[in-house]
Amino acid sequence: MTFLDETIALPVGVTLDRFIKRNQEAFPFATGELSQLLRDIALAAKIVNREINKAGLVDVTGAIGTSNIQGEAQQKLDMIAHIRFMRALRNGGEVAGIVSEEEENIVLTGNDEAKYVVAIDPLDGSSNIDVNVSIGTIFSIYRRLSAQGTKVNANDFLQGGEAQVAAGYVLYGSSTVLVYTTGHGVNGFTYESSLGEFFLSYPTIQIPEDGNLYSINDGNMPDFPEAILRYIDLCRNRRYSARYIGSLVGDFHRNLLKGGIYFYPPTRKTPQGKLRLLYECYPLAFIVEQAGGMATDGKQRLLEVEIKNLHQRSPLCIGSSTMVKEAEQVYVEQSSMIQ
Ligand SMILES: O=P(O)(O)OC[C@H]1O[C@](O)(COP(=O)(O)O)[C@@H](O)[C@@H]1O
Ligand SMILES: [Mg+2]
Ligand SMILES: [Mg+2]
Repeated sequence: MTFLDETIALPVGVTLDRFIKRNQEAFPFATGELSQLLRDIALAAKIVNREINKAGLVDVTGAIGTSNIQGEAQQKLDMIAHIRFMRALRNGGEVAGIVSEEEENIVLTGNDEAKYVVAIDPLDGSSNIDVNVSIGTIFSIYRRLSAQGTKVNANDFLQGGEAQVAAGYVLYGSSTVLVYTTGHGVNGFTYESSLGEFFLSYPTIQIPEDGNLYSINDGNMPDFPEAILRYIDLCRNRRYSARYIGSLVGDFHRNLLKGGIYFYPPTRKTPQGKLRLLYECYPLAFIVEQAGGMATDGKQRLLEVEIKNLHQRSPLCIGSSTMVKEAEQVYVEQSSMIQ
């Protein structure tokens, strides 16, 4: 029986802990650090989930008056999530350094002997925090390049999308779900808060090859490249359904389960695209490819887009392979018409 057959055979309801342990046993050279790191992320997600469930009450609502490196107003929950993940990853001992959307520079954890570094969007979909719409956390894990025992540096994070050893997200929605890959398929776990456990609920996720859902912020239409406008027309003519909640994790998760395509193209306000390569685009591209889908920046495979700085932005087109291929085709045709 292959590892995949065994995974499929696993009864739904296996705890995340047991799944991680089983995963580790499947790889004789695994030494347990990555497993512990995934557990630390799950622990922080449980704590953040508790805070999010209080959204609407005074102490977790609204902005704190500061802005992050991207010039975005930092919401209280952005910072609560940031602090909770920093603390869990520091105390867990498996992470030497962290890049977070909410910090300009690398956060050194003091675990200089640790093997891994993490890039994280602690709270994704910040504009939806105070209006009770699904929000999320996105993370990406790399094995460091610098020698253990030394301080990590930017090169440890600028290895490129294909160097990720694991990536995932947490969706805080009608239920709280943790979805991740370590390069051996994608699995999803639902949080059972009364037991304090994540249970396997989506084993070996495969995104449908095609779909009829498209996700894009219509309001930016006047800025979009001609090719995008043509592809959206095509979706409309086919009577596809537009679905856009304005939380990348929420829009991505829906399309991952149902089939669909999500775009965040360049706009006048964000000519490089709005989303961040290191802790938004790369991790979701790794997941979608592991689930049989595709991701591009409109020109090339997203995981091959070169990264030069920690908070670099990129256009993103991600989802079902048939739809992404078609969007790319429209793009190529459009570019050849311009030449
Ligand atoms: O409001 P817009 O321009 O459509 O942008 C929405 C996008 O921006 C984001 O909120 C950016 O992420 P953050 O909330 O982590 O900054 C995505 O979740 C979402 O898809
Ligand atoms: Mg985000
Ligand atoms: Mg964010």
